[in-house]
Amino acid sequence: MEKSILFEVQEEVNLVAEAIKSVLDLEVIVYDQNKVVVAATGGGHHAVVGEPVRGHIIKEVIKTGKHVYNFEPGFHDVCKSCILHGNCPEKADVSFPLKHEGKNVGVISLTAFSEEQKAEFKERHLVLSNYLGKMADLISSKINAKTLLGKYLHMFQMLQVAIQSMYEGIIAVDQNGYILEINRAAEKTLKMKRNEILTLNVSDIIPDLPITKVLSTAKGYSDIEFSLQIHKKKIQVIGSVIPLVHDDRIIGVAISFKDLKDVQKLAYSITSEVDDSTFDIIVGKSKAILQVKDIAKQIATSDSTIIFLGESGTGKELFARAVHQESLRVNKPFRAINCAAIPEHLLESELFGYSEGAFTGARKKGKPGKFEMANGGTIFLDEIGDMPLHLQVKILRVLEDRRVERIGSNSSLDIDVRVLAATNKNLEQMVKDREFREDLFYRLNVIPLHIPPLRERVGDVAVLLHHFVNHYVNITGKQVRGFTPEAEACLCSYNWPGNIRELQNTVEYAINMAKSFWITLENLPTRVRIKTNQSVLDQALTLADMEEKMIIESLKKHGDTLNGKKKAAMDLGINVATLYRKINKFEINRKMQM
Ligand SMILES: Nc1ncnc2c1ncn2[C@@H]1O[C@H](COP(=O)(O)OP(=O)(O)OP(=O)(O)O)[C@@H](O)[C@H]1O
Repeated sequence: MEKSILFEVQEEVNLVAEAIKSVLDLEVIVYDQNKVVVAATGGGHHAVVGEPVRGHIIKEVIKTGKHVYNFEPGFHDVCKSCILHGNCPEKADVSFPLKHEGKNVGVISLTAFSEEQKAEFKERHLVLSNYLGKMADLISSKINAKTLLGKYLHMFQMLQVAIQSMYEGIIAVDQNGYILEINRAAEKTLKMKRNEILTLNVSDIIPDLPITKVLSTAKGYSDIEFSLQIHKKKIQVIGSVIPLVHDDRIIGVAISFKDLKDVQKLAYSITSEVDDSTFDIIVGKSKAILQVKDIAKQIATSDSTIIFLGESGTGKELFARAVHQESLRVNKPFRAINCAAIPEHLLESELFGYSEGAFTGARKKGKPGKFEMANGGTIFLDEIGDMPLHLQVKILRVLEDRRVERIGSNSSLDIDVRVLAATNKNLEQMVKDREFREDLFYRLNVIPLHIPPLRERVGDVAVLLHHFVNHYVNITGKQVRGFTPEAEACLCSYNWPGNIRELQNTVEYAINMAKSFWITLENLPTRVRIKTNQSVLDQALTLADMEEKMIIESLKKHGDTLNGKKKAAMDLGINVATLYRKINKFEINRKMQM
């Protein structure tokens, strides 16, 4: 049986019934859609609350939604099937439907049980039924109000649960800045009890932001960095301040925020590619490389600083990433910065970040530096030998104090980072020449790890060649199976000054050039072929002579046009800008015209 909504407003229905009874000497009975009595003024004499009645008339009113006058109860058409037909105790009645949301949900009736009541009923029936109709409307509106209130309450509870369950901290403030509501996430970030927070004005905890201005202008802020100040402790957050406007009036402000550290973690997890640089991907079977791998694995789990030494392209960054992957910081950020690749005037802000408005042209909201972004994880300072002296002092301070200060900020942030560094320069010599600070050198040189050049890794060239052939075949989809014996012999006798990077680029080039299943000598870059074939001759040449010779050979092969230069640059494994620099340096244009 469908639950009757009338029982939910039974108290109000009773009051209405009693009010009618107090002015009319007639019984008032209210039924629900199941003909169960909801309220009755006769004290249970004629109808019992909670009990159903036979009620043929009631059934008719619910069915049709129309009121019924009945001056001859028991003789009405609809009473024919009633067992009290012709013998009804009621003398007269009028019944009105009770409506809710377009449905008939019950009936209210006025009933005469004596002849005197019937006489009065007959005499005043129009006034009475008009009155009863209004009372029916009143009950219907009570039902509506009750259900509306129920819906609002439900919605309010839902919103409360939603706000409380959100991961973002939420603070709602009234038009005077007093905190009206906060959610659990806000409590957690503020590390304060709810009751304590609810006594505060928002300016007590967010002194940096002009909330009063938001309240007067209705202009908020979105995704800005600000701090929450609790018991003199500052918590950096990123959030928004949203004016709450209702009926063109500002009624308060909602502030949402997230701990800056959590936002950084999230940004890291979204922006960083899945790094699979474990020791397993460092290819090589030579004793030289296996030994370094063993040592690196052994020291990976400690928090000590490691400096990777070795020529360019030997895999120093690959080692640094593998150390991070094998360390206890594996689930924390790994941030690399190439100190030689970033212009000197930008290096400082890249390393340490800057605060809002630190300098013109800077991002309005400020920016964290690599140290801050690597917090909890590892920072890799690549090409540390190229770090300008004035920044070496700053780096040393960060490493010693374990605190970082953004440019333009007067507060600093605690950081916990493991430092890995790399260089292809002779730092000891640089210290002697006063080009590198001695104190920073000792700070970094805790565990020096020398990565051998490829020419010292006996047997690794062939292994690496096949590794990279598979790699590029997978990427390009080209049907290449390997090298002809001549091509492989040429590659194995080459001395790889650019180490694995050069070898990798060479294989990529050769795969692109290959016209059959096998890479031939002709598919190899000129520099590899020349250097190998003329190795005896080359030994007498200086490195600069070699470079010049290779560039001229390559330009002759590809032509001295713009397109030819592009091809030559690719062939030589350098970019076009470097090629132009070298053409000028060696005065190649002049020499080629001679
Ligand atoms: N043993 C190896 N196995 C597979 N790939 C390698 C190996 N060593 C290096 N590589 C690849 O060679 C390229 C150069 O390596 P990496 O950048 O680590 O060298 P590096 O010594 O840091 O160079 P630089 O000093 O110029 O920064 C990368 O693409 C790297 O993946």
